[in-house]
Amino acid sequence: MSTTEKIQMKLSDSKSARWTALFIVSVTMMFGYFFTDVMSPLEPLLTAAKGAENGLGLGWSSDEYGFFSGAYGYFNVFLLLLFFGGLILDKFGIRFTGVLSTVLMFGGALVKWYAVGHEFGGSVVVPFFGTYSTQVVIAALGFAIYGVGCEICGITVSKVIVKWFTGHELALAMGVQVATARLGTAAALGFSLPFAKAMGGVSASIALGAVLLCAGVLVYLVYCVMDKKEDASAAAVATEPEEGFKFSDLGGLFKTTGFWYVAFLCLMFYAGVFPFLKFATKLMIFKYGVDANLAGLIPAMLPFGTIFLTPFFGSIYDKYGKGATLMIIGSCLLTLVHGVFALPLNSWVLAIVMMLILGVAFGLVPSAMWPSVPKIIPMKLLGTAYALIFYIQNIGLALIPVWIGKVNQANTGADGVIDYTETMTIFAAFGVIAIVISFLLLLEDKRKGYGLQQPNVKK
Ligand SMILES: NCCCC[C@H](NC(=O)[C@@H](N)CCCCN)C(=O)O
Repeated sequence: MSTTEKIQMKLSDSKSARWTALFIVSVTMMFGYFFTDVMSPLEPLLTAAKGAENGLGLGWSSDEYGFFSGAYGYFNVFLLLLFFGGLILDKFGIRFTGVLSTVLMFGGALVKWYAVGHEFGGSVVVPFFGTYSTQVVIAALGFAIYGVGCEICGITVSKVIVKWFTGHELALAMGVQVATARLGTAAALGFSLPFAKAMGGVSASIALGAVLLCAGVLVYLVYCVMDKKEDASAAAVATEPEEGFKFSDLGGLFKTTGFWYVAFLCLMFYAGVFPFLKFATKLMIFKYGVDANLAGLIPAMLPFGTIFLTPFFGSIYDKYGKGATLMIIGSCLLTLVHGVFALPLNSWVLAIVMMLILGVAFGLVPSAMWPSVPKIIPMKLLGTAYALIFYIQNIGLALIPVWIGKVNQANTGADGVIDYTETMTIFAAFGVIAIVISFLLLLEDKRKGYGLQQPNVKK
């Protein structure tokens, strides 16, 4: 390589630099994912009678647990904060938005930690939702603030990856980021319950998550240094100034049918995964008779599988294309798994097999869907596009746990045991709709030539 060529390289053209940048932002996101699911395996403790379970029970109802779990998306959806987050990202950039979002995550975590560790007494009427104990409502408030930070951080990290990896291994990079994040989810699902029990309280697991989020803020500040250098090197190379974001461009985004298909596929597919995980530990105990101390390990297999599969499917997409086909297969597997969970078959071996298949589905769709967005939407609108997709997805993340919590409550027998048939049929229905949408996306790709079936790596 000549000296001139070296001088004209962007920092992101260096393989080691772009993978270092990816590693840094992925760690921040991983800490976030740990915190998102830190409460999921604690459902049996949260919903045990106050003082039961060696004094660890908090006495929440299934309805309260559902309300709390959905809080992740309340501010994102009802206050439109995620949508504004996308505009902030496109207007003020990756460094400002990333720092803002990580600080919000940490702040929200502290509120939730405070709520769960204290007795408040009394209850609060939440319009349109119901009446919940003050502790649940404050914990939900913290989780809602955290959710705003985590989602804005998610779109920021997506934009970071597109910035560094366009023209390189984009889908693989996105797959690696998602896989790293899944490590956080798996750690939360696997260790949160034993950790809380060992430390003598639910709030111990939340405190651990909050400490990790604090580290996440610091790690992101390190990325900001790299981002500045990348911008400086890009400015030295660029011949024409990059086109900036204009509000008038939003019309074009709204009129893009492929974009809406991706957004609704995202809503339906993720509705069948993340809200399911919130209830899966208790499902394993009640439906499949798994010991309460081990029950969290079965849902934890789901993210573990995706740790390897998401980058694997991502690199297949990079090399061979077939993004829309990968999404169709993933949606079919999601439907199959929830359909089987709805059947009156109670073998824990079957539950493990289904969880592993769900892991394949959870590797397939994200590895193909997220890198497809930059093929449909230009870079200058990418922050807003990801934000809108996340926004629509968050409607599901916010409301489905509330719905499922109420369904579980209604299907709880006098002995406290839940019949999960209705719950799992609802999750299977999300899968069916996801299949239909992914076929529509394939047809739209044929019509518009987005290139979803084409490889990402330029030869
Ligand atoms: N490049 C986009 C990666 C998105 C990964 C995706 N995350 C989400 O969809 C988030 N909006 C929701 C995350 C909720 C749990 N923290 C994923 O597959 O995780």
